Amino acid sequence: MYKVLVTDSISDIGLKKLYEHPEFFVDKKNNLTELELCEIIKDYDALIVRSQTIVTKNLLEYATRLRVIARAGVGVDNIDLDSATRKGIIVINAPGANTIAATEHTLAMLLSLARKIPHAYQSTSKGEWKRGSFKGVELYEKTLGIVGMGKIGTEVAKRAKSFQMKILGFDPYLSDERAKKLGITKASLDEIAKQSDFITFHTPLTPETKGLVNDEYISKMKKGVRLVNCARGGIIVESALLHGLQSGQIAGAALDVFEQEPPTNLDLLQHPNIIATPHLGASTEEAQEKVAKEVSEEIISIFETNSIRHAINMPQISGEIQKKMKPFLELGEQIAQLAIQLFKQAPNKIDIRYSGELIEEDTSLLTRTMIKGILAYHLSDSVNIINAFHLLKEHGLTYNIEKNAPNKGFSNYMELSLSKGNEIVVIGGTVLNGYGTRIVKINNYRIDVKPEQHLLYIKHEDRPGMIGLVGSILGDYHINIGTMQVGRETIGGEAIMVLTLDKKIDDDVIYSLKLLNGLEEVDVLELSKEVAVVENY
Ligand SMILES: NC(=O)c1ccc[n+]([C@@H]2O[C@H](COP(=O)([O-])OP(=O)(O)OC[C@H]3O[C@@H](n4cnc5c(N)ncnc54)[C@H](O)[C@@H]3O)[C@@H](O)[C@H]2O)c1
Ligand SMILES: O=C(O)CC[C@@H](O)C(=O)O
Repeated sequence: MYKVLVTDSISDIGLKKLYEHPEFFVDKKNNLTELELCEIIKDYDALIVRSQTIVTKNLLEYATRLRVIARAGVGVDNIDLDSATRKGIIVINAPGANTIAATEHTLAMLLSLARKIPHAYQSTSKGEWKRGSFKGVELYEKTLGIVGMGKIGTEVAKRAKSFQMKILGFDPYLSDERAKKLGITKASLDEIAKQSDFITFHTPLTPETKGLVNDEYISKMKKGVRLVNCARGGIIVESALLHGLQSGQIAGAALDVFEQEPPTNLDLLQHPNIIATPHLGASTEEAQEKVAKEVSEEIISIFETNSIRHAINMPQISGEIQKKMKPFLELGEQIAQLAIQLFKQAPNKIDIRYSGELIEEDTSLLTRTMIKGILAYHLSDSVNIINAFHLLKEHGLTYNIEKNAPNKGFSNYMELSLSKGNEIVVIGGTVLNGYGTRIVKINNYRIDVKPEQHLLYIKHEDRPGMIGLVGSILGDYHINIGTMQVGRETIGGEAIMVLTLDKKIDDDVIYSLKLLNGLEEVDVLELSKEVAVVENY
Protein backbone atom coordinates (compact mmCIF):
# COMPACT_ATOMS: atom_id res chain seq x y z
CA MET A 1 0.00 0.00 0.00
CA TYR A 2 1.40 3.40 -1.02
CA LYS A 3 0.65 6.31 1.30
CA VAL A 4 0.00 9.72 -0.22
CA LEU A 5 -0.01 12.88 1.89
CA VAL A 6 -1.99 15.87 0.60
CA THR A 7 -1.08 19.04 2.47
CA ASP A 8 -2.79 21.90 0.63
CA SER A 9 -6.36 22.41 -0.42
CA ILE A 10 -6.70 20.01 -3.39
CA SER A 11 -9.89 19.00 -5.19
CA ASP A 12 -11.35 15.70 -3.94
CA ILE A 13 -12.97 15.09 -7.32
CA GLY A 14 -9.53 15.43 -8.92
CA LEU A 15 -8.05 12.98 -6.39
CA LYS A 16 -10.81 10.41 -7.04
CA LYS A 17 -8.58 7.92 -8.86
CA LEU A 18 -6.16 7.86 -5.95
CA TYR A 19 -8.95 7.49 -3.39
CA GLU A 20 -10.45 4.60 -5.31
CA HIS A 21 -7.20 2.77 -6.08
CA PRO A 22 -6.76 -0.29 -3.86
CA GLU A 23 -2.98 0.19 -3.68
CA PHE A 24 -3.13 3.80 -2.45
CA PHE A 25 -4.12 5.39 0.82
CA VAL A 26 -4.65 9.17 0.80
CA ASP A 27 -4.22 11.30 3.92
CA LYS A 28 -5.35 14.93 3.77
CA LYS A 29 -3.78 17.19 6.38
CA ASN A 30 -3.99 20.93 5.80
CA ASN A 31 -2.21 23.82 7.50
CA LEU A 32 0.58 21.77 9.08
CA THR A 33 3.62 23.57 10.45
CA GLU A 34 7.04 22.50 9.13
CA LEU A 35 7.70 20.78 12.44
CA GLU A 36 4.46 18.79 12.22
CA LEU A 37 5.26 17.84 8.63
CA CYS A 38 8.78 16.71 9.60
CA GLU A 39 7.27 14.42 12.22
CA ILE A 40 4.95 12.58 9.83
CA ILE A 41 6.63 12.73 6.40
CA LYS A 42 8.63 9.52 7.01
CA ASP A 43 5.40 7.50 6.65
CA TYR A 44 4.61 8.63 3.10
CA ASP A 45 5.56 7.52 -0.41
CA ALA A 46 4.15 10.58 -2.18
CA LEU A 47 3.37 14.17 -1.26
CA ILE A 48 0.89 16.40 -3.12
CA VAL A 49 1.13 20.16 -2.59
CA ARG A 50 -0.08 23.43 -4.13
CA SER A 51 1.91 26.60 -3.44
CA GLN A 52 1.30 26.89 0.30
CA THR A 53 3.40 24.01 1.58
CA ILE A 54 7.09 24.84 1.47
CA VAL A 55 9.08 21.68 0.82
CA THR A 56 12.43 22.49 2.40
CA LYS A 57 15.76 20.67 2.54
CA ASN A 58 15.14 20.14 6.24
CA LEU A 59 11.76 18.50 5.61
CA LEU A 60 13.28 16.21 2.98
CA GLU A 61 15.87 14.98 5.49
CA TYR A 62 12.97 13.26 7.28
CA ALA A 63 11.35 11.95 4.10
CA THR A 64 12.98 8.55 4.14
CA ARG A 65 10.25 6.81 2.16
CA LEU A 66 9.21 9.60 -0.18
CA ARG A 67 9.53 8.84 -3.92
CA VAL A 68 7.37 11.55 -5.48
CA ILE A 69 6.53 15.19 -4.76
CA ALA A 70 3.64 16.35 -6.92
CA ARG A 71 2.92 20.03 -7.43
CA ALA A 72 -0.77 20.35 -8.29
CA GLY A 73 -0.03 23.35 -10.50
CA VAL A 74 2.87 24.80 -12.48
CA GLY A 75 5.44 26.72 -10.39
CA VAL A 76 7.72 24.57 -8.25
CA ASP A 77 9.52 27.40 -6.50
CA ASN A 78 8.07 26.22 -3.16
CA ILE A 79 10.01 22.94 -3.51
CA ASP A 80 13.75 22.58 -2.88
CA LEU A 81 14.48 20.86 -6.18
CA ASP A 82 18.18 20.32 -5.52
CA SER A 83 17.54 18.49 -2.27
CA ALA A 84 14.75 16.42 -3.82
CA THR A 85 16.99 15.47 -6.75
CA ARG A 86 19.90 14.58 -4.47
CA LYS A 87 17.57 12.29 -2.54
CA GLY A 88 16.29 10.71 -5.74
CA ILE A 89 12.77 12.05 -5.25
CA ILE A 90 10.89 12.73 -8.48
CA VAL A 91 9.25 16.14 -8.61
CA ILE A 92 6.29 16.32 -10.98
CA ASN A 93 3.83 19.09 -11.80
CA ALA A 94 0.69 19.60 -13.87
CA PRO A 95 1.77 22.01 -16.59
CA GLY A 96 -1.09 23.31 -18.66
CA ALA A 97 -3.88 22.18 -16.38
CA ASN A 98 -4.38 25.67 -14.94
CA THR A 99 -3.35 27.70 -18.01
CA ILE A 100 -6.87 28.82 -18.85
CA ALA A 101 -7.68 29.72 -15.23
CA ALA A 102 -4.54 31.86 -14.91
CA THR A 103 -5.16 33.42 -18.33
CA GLU A 104 -8.71 34.39 -17.49
CA HIS A 105 -7.61 35.76 -14.13
CA THR A 106 -5.01 37.91 -15.89
CA LEU A 107 -7.67 39.29 -18.23
CA ALA A 108 -9.99 39.91 -15.27
CA MET A 109 -7.18 41.83 -13.52
CA LEU A 110 -6.39 43.80 -16.68
CA LEU A 111 -10.01 44.89 -17.10
CA SER A 112 -10.52 45.55 -13.41
CA LEU A 113 -7.42 47.70 -13.37
CA ALA A 114 -8.46 49.62 -16.48
CA ARG A 115 -11.99 50.23 -15.19
CA LYS A 116 -11.25 50.44 -11.41
CA ILE A 117 -13.95 47.87 -10.76
CA PRO A 118 -12.78 46.78 -7.26
CA HIS A 119 -12.61 50.41 -6.06
CA ALA A 120 -15.99 51.24 -7.60
CA TYR A 121 -17.52 48.16 -5.99
CA GLN A 122 -16.09 49.00 -2.56
CA SER A 123 -17.54 52.49 -2.75
CA THR A 124 -20.91 51.43 -4.18
CA SER A 125 -21.31 48.66 -1.61
CA LYS A 126 -21.04 51.33 1.10
CA GLY A 127 -24.07 53.09 -0.41
CA GLU A 128 -22.01 55.73 -2.20
CA TRP A 129 -22.72 56.81 -5.78
CA LYS A 130 -19.52 58.42 -7.01
CA ARG A 131 -19.79 58.21 -10.76
CA GLY A 132 -17.09 60.80 -11.30
CA SER A 133 -14.46 59.06 -9.19
CA PHE A 134 -13.90 55.90 -11.18
CA LYS A 135 -13.22 57.00 -14.70
CA GLY A 136 -11.18 54.30 -16.40
CA VAL A 137 -9.24 53.77 -19.60
CA GLU A 138 -9.96 51.52 -22.58
CA LEU A 139 -7.90 48.57 -23.74
CA TYR A 140 -8.93 49.26 -27.33
CA GLU A 141 -5.92 50.18 -29.51
CA LYS A 142 -3.62 50.26 -26.48
CA THR A 143 -0.29 48.43 -26.44
CA LEU A 144 0.05 45.41 -24.18
CA GLY A 145 3.57 44.16 -23.42
CA ILE A 146 3.75 40.48 -22.47
CA VAL A 147 6.92 39.30 -20.77
CA GLY A 148 7.01 35.49 -20.98
CA MET A 149 5.27 34.05 -24.03
CA GLY A 150 4.81 30.52 -22.69
CA LYS A 151 1.46 28.82 -22.21
CA ILE A 152 -0.26 31.58 -20.24
CA GLY A 153 1.42 34.50 -22.03
CA THR A 154 0.29 33.04 -25.35
CA GLU A 155 -3.32 32.58 -24.25
CA VAL A 156 -3.37 36.11 -22.82
CA ALA A 157 -2.11 37.44 -26.16
CA LYS A 158 -4.85 35.62 -28.09
CA ARG A 159 -7.58 37.05 -25.87
CA ALA A 160 -6.12 40.57 -25.66
CA LYS A 161 -6.14 40.67 -29.46
CA SER A 162 -9.93 40.38 -29.39
CA PHE A 163 -9.92 43.72 -27.54
CA GLN A 164 -7.95 45.01 -30.51
CA MET A 165 -4.86 45.67 -28.48
CA LYS A 166 -1.43 45.82 -30.09
CA ILE A 167 0.69 43.08 -28.52
CA LEU A 168 4.44 43.18 -27.93
CA GLY A 169 5.93 39.91 -26.72
CA PHE A 170 9.29 39.15 -25.13
CA ASP A 171 10.53 35.64 -24.46
CA PRO A 172 13.97 34.14 -25.17
CA TYR A 173 12.16 31.28 -26.95
CA LEU A 174 9.78 33.39 -29.03
CA SER A 175 10.63 32.81 -32.69
CA ASP A 176 9.78 35.26 -35.49
CA GLU A 177 7.59 32.56 -36.99
CA ARG A 178 5.53 32.02 -33.82
CA ALA A 179 5.16 35.76 -33.23
CA LYS A 180 3.91 36.15 -36.79
CA LYS A 181 1.50 33.27 -36.40
CA LEU A 182 0.09 34.81 -33.22
CA GLY A 183 -0.16 38.20 -34.87
CA ILE A 184 2.04 39.88 -32.28
CA THR A 185 5.28 41.88 -32.47
CA LYS A 186 8.46 40.42 -31.06
CA ALA A 187 10.11 43.03 -28.86
CA SER A 188 12.97 43.51 -26.43
CA LEU A 189 12.37 44.25 -22.75
CA ASP A 190 13.34 47.88 -23.36
CA GLU A 191 10.94 48.19 -26.30
CA ILE A 192 8.18 46.77 -24.12
CA ALA A 193 8.99 49.32 -21.41
CA LYS A 194 9.04 52.26 -23.82
CA GLN A 195 5.96 51.43 -25.85
CA SER A 196 3.48 49.62 -23.61
CA ASP A 197 0.41 51.06 -21.92
CA PHE A 198 -0.06 47.80 -20.01
CA ILE A 199 2.59 45.19 -19.18
CA THR A 200 1.78 41.71 -17.92
CA PHE A 201 4.33 39.17 -16.65
CA HIS A 202 4.15 35.42 -17.31
CA THR A 203 7.60 34.01 -16.57
CA PRO A 204 8.70 31.63 -13.84
CA LEU A 205 10.71 33.11 -10.97
CA THR A 206 14.34 32.45 -11.91
CA PRO A 207 17.61 34.20 -11.05
CA GLU A 208 17.07 36.14 -14.30
CA THR A 209 13.47 37.20 -13.66
CA LYS A 210 13.85 37.87 -9.94
CA GLY A 211 13.75 41.63 -9.49
CA LEU A 212 13.26 42.17 -13.24
CA VAL A 213 10.93 45.08 -12.58
CA ASN A 214 13.15 47.32 -10.46
CA ASP A 215 13.59 51.12 -10.21
CA GLU A 216 15.73 51.16 -13.35
CA TYR A 217 13.28 49.19 -15.50
CA ILE A 218 10.33 51.22 -14.20
CA SER A 219 12.16 54.44 -15.13
CA LYS A 220 12.28 53.21 -18.75
CA MET A 221 8.51 52.69 -18.87
CA LYS A 222 5.98 54.99 -20.47
CA LYS A 223 4.55 57.39 -17.87
CA GLY A 224 1.14 56.14 -16.72
CA VAL A 225 1.83 52.48 -17.49
CA ARG A 226 -0.31 49.82 -15.78
CA LEU A 227 1.26 46.53 -14.62
CA VAL A 228 -0.23 43.09 -14.01
CA ASN A 229 1.54 40.23 -12.25
CA CYS A 230 -0.27 36.90 -12.03
CA ALA A 231 2.95 34.89 -12.40
CA ARG A 232 5.26 34.98 -9.40
CA GLY A 233 5.94 37.41 -6.59
CA GLY A 234 9.51 38.66 -6.76
CA ILE A 235 9.44 39.40 -10.51
CA ILE A 236 8.36 42.90 -9.47
CA VAL A 237 10.36 44.55 -6.67
CA GLU A 238 7.54 45.74 -4.42
CA SER A 239 9.43 48.75 -3.02
CA ALA A 240 10.19 49.93 -6.57
CA LEU A 241 6.53 49.45 -7.55
CA LEU A 242 5.43 51.57 -4.60
CA HIS A 243 7.87 54.37 -5.59
CA GLY A 244 6.56 54.17 -9.16
CA LEU A 245 2.96 54.45 -7.96
CA GLN A 246 3.77 57.31 -5.62
CA SER A 247 5.59 59.25 -8.32
CA GLY A 248 2.82 58.70 -10.85
CA GLN A 249 5.19 56.89 -13.25
CA ILE A 250 2.92 53.87 -12.77
CA ALA A 251 -0.83 54.54 -12.98
CA GLY A 252 -1.87 51.27 -11.44
CA ALA A 253 -0.92 47.68 -10.76
CA ALA A 254 -2.86 44.44 -10.36
CA LEU A 255 -1.14 41.78 -8.28
CA ASP A 256 -2.12 38.18 -7.66
CA VAL A 257 1.30 37.16 -6.35
CA PHE A 258 3.68 38.73 -3.84
CA GLU A 259 7.28 38.68 -2.67
CA GLN A 260 6.03 37.12 0.54
CA GLU A 261 2.70 35.30 0.75
CA PRO A 262 0.56 36.28 2.54
CA PRO A 263 1.91 39.79 1.92
CA THR A 264 2.71 42.12 4.77
CA ASN A 265 3.54 45.22 2.74
CA LEU A 266 0.43 47.21 3.66
CA ASP A 267 1.74 50.50 2.21
CA LEU A 268 1.65 48.87 -1.18
CA LEU A 269 -1.58 46.91 -0.71
CA GLN A 270 -3.46 49.97 0.52
CA HIS A 271 -2.22 52.27 -2.23
CA PRO A 272 -5.33 53.60 -4.04
CA ASN A 273 -4.05 52.44 -7.43
CA ILE A 274 -3.38 48.85 -6.47
CA ILE A 275 -5.76 45.97 -6.89
CA ALA A 276 -4.88 42.62 -5.39
CA THR A 277 -6.08 39.03 -5.12
CA PRO A 278 -4.67 36.31 -2.83
CA HIS A 279 -2.89 34.11 -5.44
CA LEU A 280 -6.14 33.10 -7.11
CA GLY A 281 -4.87 32.61 -10.67
CA ALA A 282 -5.41 28.86 -10.61
CA SER A 283 -8.43 28.91 -8.34
CA THR A 284 -11.25 27.72 -10.54
CA GLU A 285 -13.20 24.52 -10.00
CA GLU A 286 -12.14 23.29 -13.41
CA ALA A 287 -8.42 24.00 -12.98
CA GLN A 288 -8.31 22.52 -9.50
CA GLU A 289 -9.98 19.32 -10.67
CA LYS A 290 -7.63 19.12 -13.64
CA VAL A 291 -4.39 19.66 -11.71
CA ALA A 292 -5.40 17.14 -9.03
CA LYS A 293 -6.49 14.59 -11.64
CA GLU A 294 -3.26 14.98 -13.61
CA VAL A 295 -0.96 14.52 -10.65
CA SER A 296 -3.07 11.64 -9.25
CA GLU A 297 -2.84 9.76 -12.54
CA GLU A 298 0.86 10.37 -12.78
CA ILE A 299 1.50 9.20 -9.22
CA ILE A 300 -0.37 5.99 -9.99
CA SER A 301 1.62 5.40 -13.17
CA ILE A 302 4.93 6.08 -11.43
CA PHE A 303 4.24 3.52 -8.71
CA GLU A 304 2.55 0.99 -11.00
CA THR A 305 4.76 1.09 -14.08
CA ASN A 306 7.68 3.36 -13.25
CA SER A 307 6.62 5.70 -16.03
CA ILE A 308 7.07 9.44 -15.52
CA ARG A 309 5.55 12.09 -17.80
CA HIS A 310 6.11 15.48 -16.26
CA ALA A 311 9.22 15.23 -14.14
CA ILE A 312 10.82 18.55 -13.33
CA ASN A 313 14.13 17.03 -12.28
CA MET A 314 14.54 14.70 -15.27
CA PRO A 315 15.07 15.26 -18.98
CA GLN A 316 11.77 15.18 -20.85
CA ILE A 317 11.84 12.40 -23.41
CA SER A 318 8.98 11.81 -25.80
CA GLY A 319 6.93 8.62 -25.65
CA GLU A 320 8.10 7.73 -29.14
CA ILE A 321 11.79 7.99 -28.20
CA GLN A 322 11.01 6.07 -25.01
CA LYS A 323 9.60 3.19 -26.98
CA LYS A 324 12.47 3.16 -29.42
CA MET A 325 15.05 3.31 -26.64
CA LYS A 326 13.53 0.59 -24.45
CA PRO A 327 15.79 -2.29 -25.63
CA PHE A 328 18.84 -0.01 -25.34
CA LEU A 329 17.84 0.93 -21.80
CA GLU A 330 17.70 -2.75 -20.97
CA LEU A 331 21.11 -3.31 -22.55
CA GLY A 332 22.55 -0.25 -20.76
CA GLU A 333 21.37 -1.57 -17.42
CA GLN A 334 22.82 -5.02 -18.16
CA ILE A 335 26.17 -3.63 -19.29
CA ALA A 336 26.40 -1.40 -16.22
CA GLN A 337 25.58 -4.24 -13.84
CA LEU A 338 28.07 -6.62 -15.47
CA ALA A 339 30.83 -4.02 -15.59
CA ILE A 340 30.57 -3.01 -11.95
CA GLN A 341 30.45 -6.63 -10.78
CA LEU A 342 33.54 -7.51 -12.79
CA PHE A 343 35.33 -4.34 -11.66
CA LYS A 344 34.81 -5.42 -8.02
CA GLN A 345 35.58 -1.94 -6.62
CA ALA A 346 34.29 1.61 -6.99
CA PRO A 347 35.64 3.18 -10.20
CA ASN A 348 36.71 6.81 -10.35
CA LYS A 349 36.16 7.18 -14.10
CA ILE A 350 33.33 6.13 -16.36
CA ASP A 351 33.60 6.18 -20.16
CA ILE A 352 30.54 5.55 -22.28
CA ARG A 353 30.80 5.20 -26.05
CA TYR A 354 27.82 5.12 -28.41
CA SER A 355 28.09 4.23 -32.06
CA GLY A 356 26.03 3.26 -35.09
CA GLU A 357 22.31 4.15 -34.87
CA LEU A 358 22.78 5.39 -31.31
CA ILE A 359 24.69 8.44 -32.49
CA GLU A 360 21.46 9.92 -33.80
CA GLU A 361 19.38 9.09 -30.72
CA ASP A 362 18.64 11.06 -27.55
CA THR A 363 20.80 8.98 -25.20
CA SER A 364 20.33 11.12 -22.07
CA LEU A 365 18.10 8.58 -20.37
CA LEU A 366 20.35 5.73 -21.45
CA THR A 367 23.38 7.43 -19.90
CA ARG A 368 21.44 8.03 -16.67
CA THR A 369 20.33 4.40 -16.64
CA MET A 370 23.92 3.17 -16.98
CA ILE A 371 25.24 5.53 -14.30
CA LYS A 372 22.44 4.45 -12.01
CA GLY A 373 23.29 0.78 -12.66
CA ILE A 374 26.96 1.38 -11.82
CA LEU A 375 26.37 3.41 -8.65
CA ALA A 376 23.54 1.28 -7.31
CA TYR A 377 25.92 -1.66 -6.84
CA HIS A 378 27.74 0.09 -4.01
CA LEU A 379 25.26 2.77 -2.99
CA SER A 380 22.13 0.58 -2.86
CA ASP A 381 18.55 1.26 -3.83
CA SER A 382 18.75 4.93 -2.96
CA VAL A 383 20.28 5.53 -6.41
CA ASN A 384 17.87 6.14 -9.25
CA ILE A 385 17.80 7.88 -12.62
CA ILE A 386 16.80 11.11 -10.85
CA ASN A 387 19.81 11.44 -8.56
CA ALA A 388 22.38 9.48 -10.61
CA PHE A 389 24.33 12.57 -11.77
CA HIS A 390 24.20 14.23 -8.36
CA LEU A 391 25.64 11.15 -6.69
CA LEU A 392 28.26 10.78 -9.39
CA LYS A 393 29.55 14.29 -8.63
CA GLU A 394 29.17 13.84 -4.91
CA HIS A 395 31.38 10.74 -5.02
CA GLY A 396 34.02 12.47 -7.13
CA LEU A 397 33.60 10.28 -10.24
CA THR A 398 34.31 11.73 -13.65
CA TYR A 399 32.55 10.61 -16.77
CA ASN A 400 32.97 11.01 -20.47
CA ILE A 401 30.51 10.30 -23.25
CA GLU A 402 31.72 9.67 -26.77
CA LYS A 403 29.25 9.50 -29.59
CA ASN A 404 30.51 8.20 -32.92
CA ALA A 405 32.91 5.64 -31.46
CA PRO A 406 33.94 2.69 -33.74
CA ASN A 407 30.91 0.43 -34.08
CA LYS A 408 32.69 -2.96 -34.25
CA GLY A 409 30.57 -3.96 -37.24
CA PHE A 410 27.19 -3.73 -35.45
CA SER A 411 24.38 -1.46 -36.56
CA ASN A 412 24.27 -0.15 -32.99
CA TYR A 413 26.87 -0.56 -30.31
CA MET A 414 27.53 0.78 -26.84
CA GLU A 415 30.56 0.29 -24.69
CA LEU A 416 31.19 1.07 -21.05
CA SER A 417 34.61 1.32 -19.40
CA LEU A 418 35.08 1.57 -15.66
CA SER A 419 38.54 2.49 -14.51
CA LYS A 420 40.64 3.42 -11.52
CA GLY A 421 44.41 3.83 -11.92
CA ASN A 422 45.59 0.96 -14.11
CA GLU A 423 42.50 -1.17 -13.46
CA ILE A 424 39.94 -1.20 -16.24
CA VAL A 425 36.89 -3.24 -17.23
CA VAL A 426 35.27 -2.82 -20.62
CA ILE A 427 31.88 -4.25 -21.60
CA GLY A 428 30.37 -3.80 -25.04
CA GLY A 429 26.88 -4.70 -26.21
CA THR A 430 24.40 -4.40 -29.02
CA VAL A 431 20.69 -4.84 -29.65
CA LEU A 432 20.02 -7.36 -32.43
CA ASN A 433 16.91 -6.42 -34.33
CA GLY A 434 14.22 -8.88 -33.24
CA TYR A 435 16.60 -10.95 -31.07
CA GLY A 436 17.13 -8.70 -28.06
CA THR A 437 20.27 -7.64 -26.27
CA ARG A 438 23.74 -9.19 -26.59
CA ILE A 439 26.99 -8.72 -24.72
CA VAL A 440 29.61 -8.83 -27.46
CA LYS A 441 32.75 -7.71 -25.71
CA ILE A 442 34.34 -8.23 -22.31
CA ASN A 443 37.68 -6.46 -22.03
CA ASN A 444 39.64 -7.58 -25.10
CA TYR A 445 37.53 -10.67 -25.77
CA ARG A 446 34.89 -10.89 -28.48
CA ILE A 447 31.93 -13.00 -27.34
CA ASP A 448 28.19 -13.30 -28.04
CA VAL A 449 26.17 -13.71 -24.84
CA LYS A 450 22.44 -13.25 -24.41
CA PRO A 451 22.31 -11.73 -20.92
CA GLU A 452 20.40 -13.83 -18.40
CA GLN A 453 19.81 -13.42 -14.69
CA HIS A 454 22.51 -15.90 -13.58
CA LEU A 455 25.89 -15.77 -15.28
CA LEU A 456 29.25 -17.29 -14.59
CA TYR A 457 32.41 -15.61 -15.83
CA ILE A 458 35.59 -17.67 -15.90
CA LYS A 459 39.06 -16.65 -16.96
CA HIS A 460 41.32 -19.59 -17.76
CA GLU A 461 44.26 -20.90 -19.76
CA ASP A 462 43.34 -21.71 -23.34
CA ARG A 463 44.03 -25.46 -23.36
CA PRO A 464 42.10 -28.63 -24.25
CA GLY A 465 39.64 -29.99 -21.69
CA MET A 466 38.84 -26.78 -19.78
CA ILE A 467 35.26 -26.56 -21.03
CA GLY A 468 34.64 -30.22 -20.13
CA LEU A 469 36.07 -29.81 -16.64
CA VAL A 470 33.89 -26.80 -15.86
CA GLY A 471 30.82 -28.55 -17.34
CA SER A 472 31.32 -31.67 -15.30
CA ILE A 473 31.69 -29.77 -11.99
CA LEU A 474 28.49 -27.86 -12.67
CA GLY A 475 26.81 -31.15 -13.62
CA ASP A 476 27.93 -32.72 -10.33
CA TYR A 477 26.08 -29.93 -8.53
CA HIS A 478 22.98 -30.33 -10.77
CA ILE A 479 23.40 -26.92 -12.31
CA ASN A 480 22.03 -26.71 -15.81
CA ILE A 481 23.98 -24.61 -18.31
CA GLY A 482 21.79 -22.54 -20.65
CA THR A 483 24.52 -21.32 -22.98
CA MET A 484 28.28 -21.24 -22.99
CA GLN A 485 30.49 -18.81 -24.89
CA VAL A 486 34.25 -18.77 -25.08
CA GLY A 487 36.55 -16.05 -26.21
CA ARG A 488 40.31 -15.86 -26.52
CA GLU A 489 42.94 -13.47 -27.75
CA THR A 490 45.60 -15.96 -28.94
CA ILE A 491 45.72 -19.75 -29.22
CA GLY A 492 47.12 -21.18 -25.98
CA GLY A 493 46.97 -17.81 -24.21
CA GLU A 494 44.36 -16.48 -21.83
CA ALA A 495 40.68 -17.19 -22.54
CA ILE A 496 37.30 -16.49 -21.00
CA MET A 497 34.11 -18.53 -20.66
CA VAL A 498 30.73 -16.92 -20.03
CA LEU A 499 27.97 -19.31 -19.05
CA THR A 500 24.29 -18.60 -18.50
CA LEU A 501 22.88 -20.80 -15.76
CA ASP A 502 19.37 -21.76 -14.76
CA LYS A 503 19.93 -20.91 -11.12
CA LYS A 504 22.26 -19.11 -8.79
CA ILE A 505 25.27 -21.13 -7.72
CA ASP A 506 26.56 -21.55 -4.18
CA ASP A 507 29.97 -20.85 -2.74
CA ASP A 508 30.93 -24.55 -2.64
CA VAL A 509 30.55 -24.77 -6.44
CA ILE A 510 32.81 -21.74 -6.82
CA TYR A 511 35.26 -23.34 -4.42
CA SER A 512 35.35 -26.57 -6.49
CA LEU A 513 35.80 -24.61 -9.71
CA LYS A 514 38.66 -22.59 -8.23
CA LEU A 515 40.52 -25.82 -7.44
CA LEU A 516 40.75 -26.58 -11.17
CA ASN A 517 44.20 -26.29 -12.61
CA GLY A 518 44.47 -23.52 -15.22
CA LEU A 519 41.49 -21.58 -13.96
CA GLU A 520 42.46 -18.01 -13.05
CA GLU A 521 39.26 -16.25 -12.07
CA VAL A 522 35.67 -17.23 -11.37
CA ASP A 523 32.95 -14.63 -10.95
CA VAL A 524 29.28 -15.13 -10.30
CA LEU A 525 27.35 -12.34 -11.99
CA GLU A 526 23.71 -11.54 -11.27
CA LEU A 527 21.51 -9.29 -13.36
CA SER A 528 18.33 -7.66 -12.17
CA LYS A 529 15.86 -6.53 -14.79
CA GLU A 530 14.55 -3.28 -13.34
CA VAL A 531 14.67 -0.53 -15.96
CA ALA A 532 13.12 2.90 -15.32
CA VAL A 533 10.83 4.37 -17.91
CA VAL A 534 10.05 8.04 -18.51
CA GLU A 535 7.12 9.01 -20.63
CA ASN A 536 5.98 12.30 -21.99
CA TYR A 537 3.13 13.39 -24.21
N1 LIG B 1 -1.19 33.05 -10.22
C1 LIG B 1 -1.35 31.77 -10.34
O1 LIG B 1 -2.11 31.15 -9.61
C2 LIG B 1 -0.61 31.02 -11.41
C3 LIG B 1 -1.23 29.96 -12.07
C4 LIG B 1 -0.53 29.29 -13.07
C5 LIG B 1 0.76 29.66 -13.36
N2 LIG B 1 1.34 30.67 -12.68
C6 LIG B 1 2.70 31.12 -12.98
O2 LIG B 1 2.68 31.76 -14.26
C7 LIG B 1 3.96 31.66 -14.85
C8 LIG B 1 3.83 31.22 -16.30
O3 LIG B 1 3.24 29.94 -16.35
P1 LIG B 1 3.16 29.12 -17.74
O4 LIG B 1 2.31 27.94 -17.46
O5 LIG B 1 2.82 30.03 -18.84
O6 LIG B 1 4.66 28.66 -17.87
P2 LIG B 1 5.46 28.33 -19.21
O7 LIG B 1 6.63 27.55 -18.79
O8 LIG B 1 4.55 27.76 -20.23
O9 LIG B 1 5.95 29.76 -19.72
C9 LIG B 1 6.94 30.52 -19.10
C10 LIG B 1 7.65 31.28 -20.19
O10 LIG B 1 8.54 32.21 -19.58
C11 LIG B 1 9.66 32.33 -20.44
N3 LIG B 1 10.77 32.96 -19.76
C12 LIG B 1 11.65 32.40 -18.92
N4 LIG B 1 12.56 33.32 -18.54
C13 LIG B 1 12.23 34.48 -19.15
C14 LIG B 1 12.78 35.77 -19.16
N5 LIG B 1 13.87 36.07 -18.43
N6 LIG B 1 12.19 36.72 -19.90
C15 LIG B 1 11.11 36.44 -20.66
N7 LIG B 1 10.52 35.21 -20.69
C16 LIG B 1 11.08 34.25 -19.94
C17 LIG B 1 9.92 30.92 -20.86
O11 LIG B 1 10.73 30.87 -22.04
C18 LIG B 1 8.52 30.40 -21.09
O12 LIG B 1 8.12 30.54 -22.44
C19 LIG B 1 4.75 30.73 -13.96
O13 LIG B 1 5.52 31.48 -13.07
C20 LIG B 1 3.68 30.00 -13.16
O14 LIG B 1 4.16 29.52 -11.95
C21 LIG B 1 0.68 31.38 -11.73
O1 LIG C 1 -1.94 26.19 -6.45
C1 LIG C 1 -2.24 27.36 -6.66
O2 LIG C 1 -3.33 27.84 -6.38
C2 LIG C 1 -1.24 28.27 -7.37
C3 LIG C 1 -0.90 27.74 -8.70
C4 LIG C 1 0.05 28.57 -9.50
O3 LIG C 1 0.76 29.50 -8.78
C5 LIG C 1 0.95 27.69 -10.31
O4 LIG C 1 2.12 28.01 -10.45
O5 LIG C 1 0.45 26.69 -10.83
